[in-house]
Amino acid sequence: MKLDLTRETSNSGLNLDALKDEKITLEVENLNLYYAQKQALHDINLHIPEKKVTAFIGPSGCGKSTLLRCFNRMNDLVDIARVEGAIKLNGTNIYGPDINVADLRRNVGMVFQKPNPFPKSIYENVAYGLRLQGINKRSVLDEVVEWALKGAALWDEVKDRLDDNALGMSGGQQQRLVIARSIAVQPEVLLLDEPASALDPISTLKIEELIHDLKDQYTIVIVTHNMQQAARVSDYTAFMYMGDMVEFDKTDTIFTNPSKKKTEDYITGRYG
Ligand SMILES: Nc1ncnc2c1ncn2[C@@H]1O[C@H](COP(=O)(O)OP(=O)(O)OP(=O)(O)O)[C@@H](O)[C@H]1O
Repeated sequence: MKLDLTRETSNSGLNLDALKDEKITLEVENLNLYYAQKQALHDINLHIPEKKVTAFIGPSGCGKSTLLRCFNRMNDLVDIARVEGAIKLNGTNIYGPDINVADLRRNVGMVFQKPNPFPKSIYENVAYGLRLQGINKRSVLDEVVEWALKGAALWDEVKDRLDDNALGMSGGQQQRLVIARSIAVQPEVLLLDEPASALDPISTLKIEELIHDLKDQYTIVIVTHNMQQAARVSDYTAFMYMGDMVEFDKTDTIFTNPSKKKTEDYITGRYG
């Protein structure tokens, strides 16, 4: 059995047919990313549909997290990272000159592998983004905190201890708290970078159920190492390999009838 190790063409990720019934929220156009001299993303073209879950899968180091971080310009924080090309959010290039990156990051929230609550109360973690916007009225904060915690499927577990320090929560609760903190400022897009990989199986299941519920309101992009998880939670899947976008399609198609040999090799476990 010979593995296909050739490079992809630049528009492998564009599968307009698969997306013909969807509204598109994010459009990646000819995106290249370099860490110093090393190119980590090669001419990526990809559309992300609105209010659906899109999963990025592929072997370690193929560029999944790097691409995810481009959607809210987290790579700006890496001195040696340089981006070429465009990413349009509702038609506006987020790498354009007039973009306010703080506003972008409020609108495109991000949750990381390791839960990162602030060393503050549960309430203040969720209220944090609102306070940053100058919203301090208690009745407004109370309402949003309750709404966001309910949205993150955490309210019933914490409603009687909102003043407790968030660091005393379990890992799974902390991750749902971080999701509540993200949705409290009402983003359009949620980026999830392996959100369950540090969690036990029950907490993982809760996060997966939560992702399913959240997609009614948010466009979700998730990076996962776990192919079963991608198959369970996502509507669309993008397979990456060595910085290339190899194939994008409906998740069912990627896992049952991929069109590229490289994708098939990966999902059948021939490399990874
Ligand atoms: N801050 C950085 N500085 C330099 N190189 C980096 C940096 N972050 C990532 N890279 C490199 O870019 C490539 C893609 O990494 P990335 O973390 O995006 O891959 P990944 O598919 O998310 O991997 P994993 O599944 O292991 O998290 C790798 O070769 C990695 O070493």
